[in-house]
Amino acid sequence: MHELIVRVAARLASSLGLDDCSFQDWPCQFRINRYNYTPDTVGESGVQVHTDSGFLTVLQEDERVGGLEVADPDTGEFSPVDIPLPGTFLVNLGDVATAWSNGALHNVRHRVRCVAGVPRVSIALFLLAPRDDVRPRRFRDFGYDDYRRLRQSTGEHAGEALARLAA
Ligand SMILES: O=C(O)CCC(=O)C(=O)O
Ligand SMILES: [Fe+2]
Repeated sequence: MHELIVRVAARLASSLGLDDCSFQDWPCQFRINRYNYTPDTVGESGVQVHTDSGFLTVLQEDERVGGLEVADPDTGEFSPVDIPLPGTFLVNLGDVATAWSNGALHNVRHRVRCVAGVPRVSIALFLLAPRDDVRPRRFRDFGYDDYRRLRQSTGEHAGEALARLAA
């Protein structure tokens, strides 16, 4: 599972043109969710609306009973997620993915509702985030005029001036 989640994260980074990102050392958390549903709890909430806080979640959903719902980012409307095909996982992005990608990747609001009076189990592996810097900055903020002046004043016209703006 760990190998899977770091590979999916690396593919996501590649999709943004970032081929040298490794998520191998990022902390993970493993959790088994058990919902003790009964006929009396049908229609009730199992997990309230939330986004996952980390980068990425790989979920093994219960193959017998549904209940997971995801929100449309535009309308806020929730749609049920189909019961999974055997042997498949569900992947969703959390808040850290949004921050890490500067908004290019989107976190997903979701919730769980009791749709049948039978116990439900899901298994989640969360790829969280480094303790200190989620995405260490390589450069300070700068404006183009200042950067042009820096290139002129240093005579560095082949990209060397960028190093002077290292964070
Ligand atoms: O049980 C599920 O299907 C989802 C659980 C969930 O959203 C979570 O553990 O963050
Ligand atoms: Fe979640």
